[in-house]
Amino acid sequence: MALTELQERNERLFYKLLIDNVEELLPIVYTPTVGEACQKFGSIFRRPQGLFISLKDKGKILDVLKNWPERNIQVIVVTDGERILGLGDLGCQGMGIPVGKLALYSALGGVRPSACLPVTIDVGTNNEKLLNDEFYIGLRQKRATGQEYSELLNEFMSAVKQNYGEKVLIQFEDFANHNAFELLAKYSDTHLVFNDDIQGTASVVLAGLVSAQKLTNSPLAEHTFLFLGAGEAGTGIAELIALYMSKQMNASVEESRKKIWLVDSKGLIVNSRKDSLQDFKKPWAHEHEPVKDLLGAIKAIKPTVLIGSSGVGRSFTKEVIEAMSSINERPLIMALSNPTTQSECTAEEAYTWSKGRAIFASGSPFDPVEYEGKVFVSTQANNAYIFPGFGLGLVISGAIRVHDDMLLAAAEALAGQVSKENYEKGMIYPSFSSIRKISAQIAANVATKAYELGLAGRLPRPKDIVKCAESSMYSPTYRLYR
Ligand SMILES: O=C([O-])CC(=O)C(=O)O
Ligand SMILES: [Mg+2]
Repeated sequence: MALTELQERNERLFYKLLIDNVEELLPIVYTPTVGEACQKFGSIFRRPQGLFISLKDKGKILDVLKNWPERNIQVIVVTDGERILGLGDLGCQGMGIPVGKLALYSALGGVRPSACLPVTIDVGTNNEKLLNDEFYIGLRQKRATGQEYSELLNEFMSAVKQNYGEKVLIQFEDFANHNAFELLAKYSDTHLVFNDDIQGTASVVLAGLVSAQKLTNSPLAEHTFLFLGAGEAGTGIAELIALYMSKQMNASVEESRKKIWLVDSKGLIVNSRKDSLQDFKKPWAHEHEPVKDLLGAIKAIKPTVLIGSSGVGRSFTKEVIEAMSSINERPLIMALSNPTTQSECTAEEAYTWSKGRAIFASGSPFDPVEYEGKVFVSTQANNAYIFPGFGLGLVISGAIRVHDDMLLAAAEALAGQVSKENYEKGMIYPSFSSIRKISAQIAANVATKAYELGLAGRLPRPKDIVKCAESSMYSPTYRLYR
């Protein structure tokens, strides 16, 4: 709340503080505290920091957009609040997420604050507690679905393009699975759209896996992957790993998928379940007898990498970590769900139960852990490493579409920033303290890819793209007038 007040009062000072103390303040502006802020948003609400667009604005969305005081918008982060982190449906109290993500766009990625627009689409909420909460600030009705929902979203998407042109980036954030996949598929041919939960998370996890090869001493293609959770993050990551492996091995994506297994709430995803699976899960149904839980799946599949993308806190039990450790010398374990309460396990659990052998990363931050006299520093496998630099790369190249190869390019840039000192501490990501340098590298890789693919609208191509990225980054300094 104090930081929000500062952001309103003296934006430049807010960003200066955030940039200079990024490791300390990230857990407040971002996960886990932003999750708590969303839960209590109605009670702590002072001013709308973004634009609320509700069902009542139908037919007038363009006018609503024109009410926003800034004209030159480059990045929009939009949510409908249905799946805020791993906390579920928080209705329009999800606004904390677009606000927080865009603060990172400016602080970590250097996109000008005035060019960032947080949007929350209010179509109601199915959260009974909020509907009965006198401080709830949104529409008091059940969520609109089907045609009513898609018409509102369609009007929004058209109005954005009409008002800001083709080069505005629209980042979808924390939509529920069905809408997230549908919106991305529907608008990726006509708009510059990016789903952070599917694509940003995929890119950051791939970067960690590429970088972890230095610790596991085995190439990615030799690994077997098991996911707990087959939603946006799980299937998004799985698909990008398969794409990466197929390029590395000169194999088909279908062939690469066979090394990747997913467990959802009904157990291992196998062929015999195919008819009842949602479309986005179908590519992951492989031939295997049914297995009903995670522990059974670990014993059957013998994965080298275990990834938690379930939103279910503490689902990596002692038995799960021990099973991974009995199969692998260095089990690679990622507990991605946010905020900390939803993390599949804590860093302490991962290191203690694996007797110090796990390579661990998590979506939300954990303090270093001491185990048998040794200090283990885990890192955050969070899309915050990727989306600010990714967005900057799109902005500086004037890209008009997002392409999967840009996600690979971003992952490679991030993996390339992990230092020897990081590895020595057991880290598979660089530390956030150098994030602006990292973002510039990611931006440069993404922009280069945009030019290569003919998707860049800003011509001619700059000679030195890293320099171009660095020099276009917003810095919170005061102007000298004399
Ligand atoms: O916000 C974060 O920390 C990462 C993310 O996108 C999510 O958990 O939905
Ligand atoms: Mg998210």
